Amino acid sequence: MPYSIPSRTGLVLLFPIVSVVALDIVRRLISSSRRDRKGSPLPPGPTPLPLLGNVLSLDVEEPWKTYTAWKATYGDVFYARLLDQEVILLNSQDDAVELLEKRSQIYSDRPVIATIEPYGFSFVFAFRGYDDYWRLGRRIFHQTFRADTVLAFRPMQLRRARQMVMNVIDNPAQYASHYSLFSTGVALSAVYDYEPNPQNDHIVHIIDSFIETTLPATTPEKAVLFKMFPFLWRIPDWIPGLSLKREAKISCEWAVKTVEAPYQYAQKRVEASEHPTFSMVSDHIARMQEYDEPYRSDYTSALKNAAATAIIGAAESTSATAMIFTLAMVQNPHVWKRAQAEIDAVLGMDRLPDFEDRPFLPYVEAVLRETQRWQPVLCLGLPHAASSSDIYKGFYIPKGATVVANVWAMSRDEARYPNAEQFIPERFLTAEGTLIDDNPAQYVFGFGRRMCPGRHTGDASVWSVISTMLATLEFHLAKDAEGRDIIPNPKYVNGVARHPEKFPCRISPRPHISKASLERLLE
Ligand code: HEM
Repeated sequence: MPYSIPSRTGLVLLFPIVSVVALDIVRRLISSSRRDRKGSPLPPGPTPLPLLGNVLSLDVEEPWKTYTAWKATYGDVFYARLLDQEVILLNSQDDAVELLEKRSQIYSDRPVIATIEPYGFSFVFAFRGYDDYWRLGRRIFHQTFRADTVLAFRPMQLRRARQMVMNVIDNPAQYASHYSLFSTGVALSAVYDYEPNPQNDHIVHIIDSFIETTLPATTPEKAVLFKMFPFLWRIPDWIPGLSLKREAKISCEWAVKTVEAPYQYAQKRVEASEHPTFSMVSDHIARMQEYDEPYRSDYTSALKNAAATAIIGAAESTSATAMIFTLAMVQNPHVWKRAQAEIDAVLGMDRLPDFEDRPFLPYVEAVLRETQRWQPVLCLGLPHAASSSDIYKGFYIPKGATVVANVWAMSRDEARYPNAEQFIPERFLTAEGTLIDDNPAQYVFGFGRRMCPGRHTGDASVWSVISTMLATLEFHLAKDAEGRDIIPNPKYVNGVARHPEKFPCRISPRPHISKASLERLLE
């Protein structure tokens, strides 16, 4: 998750109050050091500064890189302190499975993020503690998005992927917008049976506005600031740099619209049709008919929130992966050429990939795995929290510690992935070209009871996009005014999902593909 430092104005204003709060931190640290550790030491870790802990040593933009560098010194399981927050880093898949899955009764909580509630984010069950509210949201979610149910979405996902390719052929310069429309469109169809307009869609506008207003406000450093200095909420709005109440109010207004507007649309659509198209909302409106009030009202409220959570969870996840895939293809043309040879050999050139073809396209599968490994979209997953103290490998894990699976470190394990910085799909294949057991899906979707519940539909979206693009498009370097190649080296953006900024490239249809031939293939 992104970390950045608070503004200079904010720091100056905070200075007089820091000393008071510092005493509180000291008190908490002393009490934490006195806790019963059952004779076990904390895991090793970098030496913390008084009060600040290790916060100044972190790369604020890409903390996963600092944590991965620290792994070389402190090992797979280490301890860091960020101000008063104790953090346990799990840098190997085995340790993440041991704690987050095998001891999931202890490690399924989330740390308290002080900005979530004031900014209207509390409807998102992904940030809730391990409580009944989370359980109900997760159950509603699971009933629609479990492995067998999401098969119903596949035709829609393929149709949208093919439409996306047509949009790319029509207007390649806007490729990033076409990816976003695909990502949001699939989520809105699956959750609300809603078909967004390609431009100026009012529901998309509401969701984007909520994410844009809230995301910068819910960065971890702001959350830590508010957790430690709750009286910041009482500082008047007119003080420059601290217009928090106003910011939070606007965010809450967008949150209400995000929950209500698409739900009202879906509800009306269900009421107007005898056989509504399957979606998360239509499915649960049918299910709730068997319940009486007041349970039905509770169910409706939980459904609205779980539906909006699905939209936030799905936002950007596929479009970010498509951006990463495009960058990898532009930088490695031999990869898309080999994938196209496989697709042509298995399917011929007069049809597009379908899910039945998936087992017969191992190289395409290896490209998908390498895309997920090479640049994970959530480098630190989402943080878990320990709801009671524990002993692991002889080390003491304090109650309340934030427990983070460092996906970046797992993807950079040189013993498992030699030349890990390189994009090499072949690492997932045997010499005979069959897939090996190693699949990054085992760690990029998280662990245990909090593992991504949208992973089956997310995986199908990503496969639809990658296989359809490989079957129909070529990916070339852009040229500058003198005709020289432009080698892309984009910065990465940490939004809901991490992805490269839009970069110059030339995406064009393969010689046998045109908009007209695609339209024929879609008939
Ligand atoms: C395709 C790319 C995706 C990736 C890489 C991804 C990854 C993740 C990860 C790492 C977590 C945290 C897991 C943990 O705490 O251990 C998560 C949670 C979650 N994801 Fe995804 N996700 C993807 C797509 C989706 C989609 C399409 C949806 C919705 C349909 C979704 C909905 C959620 C929700 C609701 C949670 C919170 C679960 C909870 O707290 O119980 N995700 N995801």
